This record gives sequence, structure tokens and C-alpha cells, in this order.
Amino acid sequence: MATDSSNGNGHHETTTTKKPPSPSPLRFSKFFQSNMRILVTGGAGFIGSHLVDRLMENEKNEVIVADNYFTGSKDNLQKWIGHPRFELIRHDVTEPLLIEVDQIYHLACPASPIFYKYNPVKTIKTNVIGTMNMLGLAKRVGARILLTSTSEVYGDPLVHPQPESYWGNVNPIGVRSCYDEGKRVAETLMFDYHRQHGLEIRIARIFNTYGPRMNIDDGRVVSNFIAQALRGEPLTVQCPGTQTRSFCYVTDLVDGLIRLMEGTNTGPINLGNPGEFTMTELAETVKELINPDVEIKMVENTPDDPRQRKPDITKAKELLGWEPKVKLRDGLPLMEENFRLRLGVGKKN
Ligand SMILES: NC(=O)c1ccc[n+]([C@@H]2O[C@H](COP(=O)([O-])OP(=O)(O)OC[C@H]3O[C@@H](n4cnc5c(N)ncnc54)[C@H](O)[C@@H]3O)[C@@H](O)[C@H]2O)c1
Ligand SMILES: O=C(O)[C@H]1O[C@H](OP(=O)(O)OP(=O)(O)OC[C@H]2O[C@@H](n3ccc(=O)[nH]c3=O)[C@H](O)[C@@H]2O)[C@H](O)[C@@H](O)[C@@H]1O
Repeated sequence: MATDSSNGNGHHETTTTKKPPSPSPLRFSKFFQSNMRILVTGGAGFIGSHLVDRLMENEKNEVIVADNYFTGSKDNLQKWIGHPRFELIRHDVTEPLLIEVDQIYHLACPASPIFYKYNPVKTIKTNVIGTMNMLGLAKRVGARILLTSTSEVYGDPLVHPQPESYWGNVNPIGVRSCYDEGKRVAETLMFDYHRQHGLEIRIARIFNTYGPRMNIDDGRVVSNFIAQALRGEPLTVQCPGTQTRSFCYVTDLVDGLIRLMEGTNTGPINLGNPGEFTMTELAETVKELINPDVEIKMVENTPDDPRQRKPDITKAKELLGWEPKVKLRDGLPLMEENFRLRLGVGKKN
């Protein structure tokens, strides 16, 4: 039987009293203390590889990454390849995966607008069929599953800052819809499997995250500006430049994901840094910190770009005891260092 949620949306039935599917008998073994087997889909990507680093720190964890390398790379996982507690599988989540695991962090999905718009039909398949496949796997083996959803489910938000109770303002037929609506359906699937089959689910709504290992030509704003500043190219601010985003450093985000997985709350829970900046402010900060000689150039924007975005993280604070620690001005130099190494650009004396 479904019950009312306790997250403020009293009229929605979001939780269930159904028993979750049974986990592997190894979990109840008295004598054999098995490792926790954790699947990370999309683990060769930016956030996924940082998550793998954290999970591998715990000697009780065995980590399996499934990735099709569309936007991710083996380089991001180089230090774990060959490790006895680590396994890397080339796998596309739109195909079923038959393995035995206890937890699933489901991240697989291109995240930068230039990549998710490159093949929108594949992006929807990844979000819908990929999530169904991972839910089917979770159901068969009794695993807990966490979905990395996005602040993009709020679309171009009419409520500011955005709490989880806001239903969003999304264009269902626009060029971003393959991602926004794809993630909304993925959230729906998560809750339907939860209510219908008693699955243990967790949903994180992630707000713009940045840090080392982002693809240099990823196309997202922080990586673009840092790469441009280091190459001495103009910083391309897309018009009007007054649109805002709130940027979370990747280690903070990973900490939030693990707290959510290990806690008792299904979510959805916003994970992001509430510090809000216009894109012009971000360009000015990057220019000041990295290369005061570059110019800032206004360029054309793309359709349906959200005009403002800032997470309300009250739930994350209360339910997970989580809040981000790294300020933008402290995180940018850490990312700069990593980009300098990869681009082979030294610091000026
Ligand atoms: N970085 C952010 O700001 C942000 C914000 C909100 C949500 N998210 C979500 O977090 C997750 C990770 O994002 P990221 O920034 O690390 O992006 P990323 O592009 O670096 O990583 C995505 C990974 O998924 C893999 N992948 C894509 N399609 C796949 C498929 N069909 N099968 C198997 N693997 C596939 C890619 O190869 C890549 O390794 C995504 O689900 C994204 O939607 C990210
Ligand atoms: O955090 C999120 O929820 C989502 O954020 C991103 O979407 P977006 O915020 O549009 O990310 P960017 O492409 O980095 O763009 C941010 C802003 O910077 C601007 N921008 C981008 C690139 C650039 O060179 N210059 C520039 O001004 C864009 O117009 C936009 O207003 C991606 O869709 C997803 O990674 C993620 O799910």
C-alpha cells in the first residue's frame, strides 16, 4: 500500500509500505563478511570518476563501472584499473545488464548540452530505457538504486530559489527536452518501481557541478571559461549574461550523493551550492583569477536557456546533514591546476 509522503506534498503518494526485494543472502551471512558490491553507471565520466575514488577508499567496497565512453574516458579511472576491488565494463545502459550488486549509482547520461543535443533520441533512450534496465537489475538482485537527476527538471523556473516541491516549467518539445523530460521520466520510473515493487530508491537533483576532470571541450560554462582563459581566447558569455547558475564543487557533491545513498530518505533532494552568479560575473571572476588579459565576448545563446537557477537546500541540510563547503573562488583554482596540467600550460611568473 502506498502512503502519504512527509516532504510537504501531502496530497501525493510517494512512499510505499511494500517490502523491498530481498538482497543477496550474503548480506545475512554470519561468518563470511562480504564486500559491498557497488555498480556506478557512467563511472568513467566527470562526477562518476570522483564518486568511484571516494567509494574505493572504503576497503569493504567492490566497485563495478559500466560505461559506453560516449563522454567519459578510461583515463579518469586509470588509477583503479587492475585493482582487485575494481572492475570496468564497456556497456551501454540501453541494453540489459546481468550482474550481482548491492547498490547502484545510476549516472549514465551525457550531461553537457552540446553532447545531449548531439543525439537527442539516444539521450532519451539512455534516460528512459537505461533507467528501466537499471531498475530491473535493482529489482532482480534487491539492490538500492540512486538516480542522478538534475535541476533541469525545474526547466526555466518560475519559483526562485527552487525547492523540491516545485514542479517546474519545462518545454516538452524543445531542444533541451530530451534531457529535461528524459530525467523527469527517469524520476517517474524510480517512484513507480518504488511504489509498485517496493524498491529502495534515492533521487538526487544535482545543480551545476564543476571540478577537475571535466572534459576540456565539454561545452559547459565553467570548463569553457577556464580552457579559454588558459588558451588566451575570449571568454564566450552567451547573451544576455544576466542568467544565473549556482556552482557546486565536485567533492562536495560526491559527499552529498553518498550521504543520500546511505541515509533513509528517498528524495528527491537538491544537491548544489546556493551561491548564485550571473554568467558575466563568472566570466569576470575567471578573468581576474586566471588571466586578466583575456577579453569577455558576448555570443548568441541557445533556445530555452534557463534564466535563473539556485537550489533551496533546506532538505539536504535537515535530512542529510549536508551542505557544500567549497566556495567558487576556492574551487576554480583547483580546476585551473588540473586544466593547466592537461593543456600543458604553465603558470606565468
Ligand atoms: N555535472 C553536472 O553539473 C550535473 C548536473 C545535474 C545532473 N548531472 C547528472 O550527473 C550524471 C553525470 O554527469 P557528469 O557531469 O559526470 O557527465 P559526464 O558526461 O562526464 O558523464 C556521463 C557518463 O555517462 C556515460 N554514458 C552516457 N550515455 C551512456 C549510456 N547509454 N550507457 C553507458 N554510459 C553512458 C558517459 O560516457 C560518461 O562517462 C549525469 O546523469 C548527469 O545528468 C550532472
Ligand atoms: O546543473 C544542471 O542541472 C544541468 O546543468 C547543465 O545545464 P546548463 O546550466 O545550461 O549548463 P551550461 O552549459 O554550463 O550553461 C550554463 C550557462 O552558461 C552559459 N554559457 C555556457 C557556455 C559558454 O561558453 N558561455 C556561457 O555563457 C549558458 O548560456 C547558460 O546560461 C547541464 O544541462 C547539465 O550538466 C546539468 O544537468
